Formats: sequence, structure tokens, C-alpha cells
Amino acid sequence: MRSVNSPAPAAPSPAPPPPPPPEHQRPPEHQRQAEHQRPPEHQRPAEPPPDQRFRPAPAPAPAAGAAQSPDTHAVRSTLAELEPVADKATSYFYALLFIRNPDLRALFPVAMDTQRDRLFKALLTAARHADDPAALTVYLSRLGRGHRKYGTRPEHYPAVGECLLAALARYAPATWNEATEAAWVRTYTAISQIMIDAAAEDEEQSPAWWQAEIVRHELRTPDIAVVTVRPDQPYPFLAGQYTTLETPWWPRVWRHYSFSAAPRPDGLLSFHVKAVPAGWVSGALVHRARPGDVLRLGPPAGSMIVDHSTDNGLLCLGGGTGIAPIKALVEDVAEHGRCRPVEVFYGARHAGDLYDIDTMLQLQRAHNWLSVRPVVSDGPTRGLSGELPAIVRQYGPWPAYDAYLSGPPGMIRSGVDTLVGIGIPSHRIRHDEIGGLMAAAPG
Ligand SMILES: NC(=O)C1=CN([C@@H]2O[C@H](COP(=O)(O)OP(=O)(O)OC[C@H]3O[C@@H](n4cnc5c(N)ncnc54)[C@H](O)[C@@H]3O)[C@@H](O)[C@H]2O)C=CC1
Repeated sequence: MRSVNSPAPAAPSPAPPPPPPPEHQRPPEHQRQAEHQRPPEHQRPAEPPPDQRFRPAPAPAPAAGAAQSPDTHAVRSTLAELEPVADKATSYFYALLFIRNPDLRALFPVAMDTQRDRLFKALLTAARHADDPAALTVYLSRLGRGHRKYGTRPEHYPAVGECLLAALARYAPATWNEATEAAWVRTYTAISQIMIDAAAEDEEQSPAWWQAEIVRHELRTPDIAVVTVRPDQPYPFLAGQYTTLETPWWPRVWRHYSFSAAPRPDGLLSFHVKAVPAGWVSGALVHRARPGDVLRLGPPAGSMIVDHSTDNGLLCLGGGTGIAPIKALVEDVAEHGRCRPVEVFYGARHAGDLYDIDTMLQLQRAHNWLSVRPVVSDGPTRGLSGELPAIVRQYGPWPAYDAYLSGPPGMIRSGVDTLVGIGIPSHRIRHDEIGGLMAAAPG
């Protein structure tokens, strides 16, 4: 079980004929010409063909006593130079990728907006963990498994690697030289191999995605719906986890949602969705989706799960639709049959936003170990009034509790600070990744 933020997945997926990349994503005219003028790949002695250049080879071991390996140092230097122009570099990377490999365009969403910063974020994450092989492997394996639903194949990796290197060379010229390039080739090769291996292993055990038919759609407020689906085959997951979800209206655009119930005997899965302004997926799920519509689900992910090896109490902070996985955790504790105190603080801006309070209070009536306290931050209330973290501190200090936080990024950050401040060690604080689930919210 992880207690800190883990990284966000990058994303592509399979589908119809490839449209040309939008103009702003193409390389500048002079660059396109330069590409034309270059001799064909096979005539360039210094550059082996893609499939050989990125063939698996062990990365050099870190020098004894060194803080970071030379390859890590080179990779991080490039990324530091690239950071201020990351957006341009990423646009250039995708333009090159689609021009050189038009068939790959079909794996990506029509609009690439969200996609673009995901690549750079994934690279930064990989670079951050470069000297921590265990953490890197966990991250990349998940990324590799998660890429199965996009239709990513092993043969795509060298093509991506070639374009990535071209973008780095162009947008990080001060740090780019032969040695840096060699370091990137080794690093990228190692990264892709871990992803390819994880995907291959996963292929033996589970489908790349699940089809799931909407069987119930309840509008709880004008912009919040509880959506219940029936997957086409068993969907194994743990309470507190989340999945990626694609609607038929926005092909290849995937968003994260937590399961709002523990696994049920009937196999149904539920999600709480808030339509956010300009949110394609969330808007469609709340205002357009109806029973009978079919969604696609990726594999489950996330480590905000109940630790059943301890009798510690659970201190849960659920903000807005962040109450969804908290409800699943409560059900999990109930099903496990061991009485442990569970204290839920359910926050909303206005009393009317507490859309799931009836369900939570019903759970409280059914279980004497559970206490549910609604907290309203911005409007009148007959109950607790204020920001969730401040209220939780008042009720503290929570010495024998594990903490679970789910909600908007600001709430998670200030909640973690508060809980650490009142003495809960950070390894006993669990929350969804701020960069993943949260970043996916405005969709
Ligand atoms: N739908 C789902 O399955 C899940 C959603 N989430 C995330 O939960 C969030 C829910 O958004 P909304 O319902 O619009 O929540 P919201 O913006 O209405 O806020 C909910 C609660 O969080 C508090 N809060 C917000 N910002 C805060 C800050 N900076 N410091 C302290 N408290 C703060 C508010 O006072 C309120 O009590 C989204 O970011 C979503 O990504 C998280 C997990 C699961």
C-alpha cells in the first residue's frame, strides 16, 4: 500500500482512420524540409534503424558512491532544460510521430490537449525515479498495463523513441550531445522494456478493457450523477481503487473515476460523476448517458485500500464526489466483519452539495463503529461549518487511526499537511494520486 502520490498514467488507444495532426502540432516548415532533405534512415551510418537502436541492453550501473548514475544525470539535465518549453517540445514530438507513423494517429484521441502534458509528466516521473529501480518498475509496469487498452503494441515503442529523441535534441540543444543521446537511448530502452514486459504478462491474465452497460443512472443534483454499470465479464478490484473510463461519445478520451461501492456479489460497479465546466466525459456521463449505453473500462488501479492486517481506526476525509471511494472503504470494513472505529468527515461547499449524505447516514445507522459528520465550508448549515482539515484537527489528535483522503487536490494537500502536523505519520496517510485522478477530473 502506498502512502504518497504515485504518478499519472500517460494515454493513447485504438480506433478509426487517422486524421492529420492539427496545424499547430506540425513541425515548422523549415524543419519539415530539413526532414525531407535528410538521407533516408538506412543511409545514415551514425543512426541504427529504430528497431536496433532501442534493442534491450542493460543500463550501466550507477558509479559507486555517486548520488545518481551518469545516465540519470544526463536525462535529468535534458529534462531541466526542456521544462520551460515542454509544451512546444511535446507538440513537436507528436507532430513528428504522426507524420512519420500515420497509423499511430488512430491510437490517440482526436483532440490531444490533455494528452500532451501527460507525456512530459510521465517522463518527469520516470526521471524522478530513475535511481530507484523498484519504484520505477512499479510505475512503468502500471503504465505498460494501462497502455493495453489504447492498443499499444511492442513495435510502437521504437517509433516513439525515435521521435522523442528528435524532440529532445531540438528543444534541449544546450545539454544534447552524443553522450546524452546515448544515455537517453539506454534509458528509453529500459523504460519501454519494462512496459512491454508488464503488458505481455498482463495479457495472460486479464482483458485490455471491459465493456460495461449502464444499468442505472441517478441524477442526485443538477450536475452530479451516480452511474451503475454491468461489466461484460468479471471485473476484479478492491474497495478504494479507481478505473479509467471511456464513453461512446468521446472515443479514446479516458477519465478516472473511483468505484463508489465495495465489490458486490452481482458484479455491478458504481461511480459518482460531477459534470464540470467544459468536461467532455463528465458532462456526457451526467447529462447524456442513459441505461443501455455501453462504456469501456480500463483495469483497476490505486492503492488507497484498507489495511486489514491492523486494528487501527480509519479516519476518512471525503470532499465532494471524493466521498465515492470513502463509501467503498466503509463497505469493505463492514464486509470484513471486524469492528474498527471508522470516522468519516464528509465535506461540501454547500449543504445541498452533500448529495450522498442519506446513504452515508444509513450506513452509520447500520454500524455502531461508524460515525459520519457532514461539514459545510461555504454556506449556512445546521451542522459543522468550516474546511474539512481544520474540523478534523479540532476532533483530533487521532493517535490510533490510519487516514484516508479523497477529494479536490487542494483539500488533499492541506489535509495531509494538517494530519502530519497533528502527529499522524505520513506512512499512515493514504490518498489518491494528486497528479492522476485529480488531473483527470476536469473531463
Ligand atoms: N468522482 C470520483 O470518483 C472522485 C473524485 N475525486 C475528486 O474529488 C473532487 C471533487 O470535486 P467537487 O465535488 O467539485 O468538490 P468541491 O470543490 O465542491 O469541494 C469539496 C470539499 O473539499 C473542500 N475543499 C476544496 N478545496 C479545498 C482546499 N484547498 N482546502 C481545503 N478544503 C478544500 C471544500 O471545502 C469541500 O468541503 C474532484 O477534484 C475529483 O477529481 C476524488 C476521488 C474520487
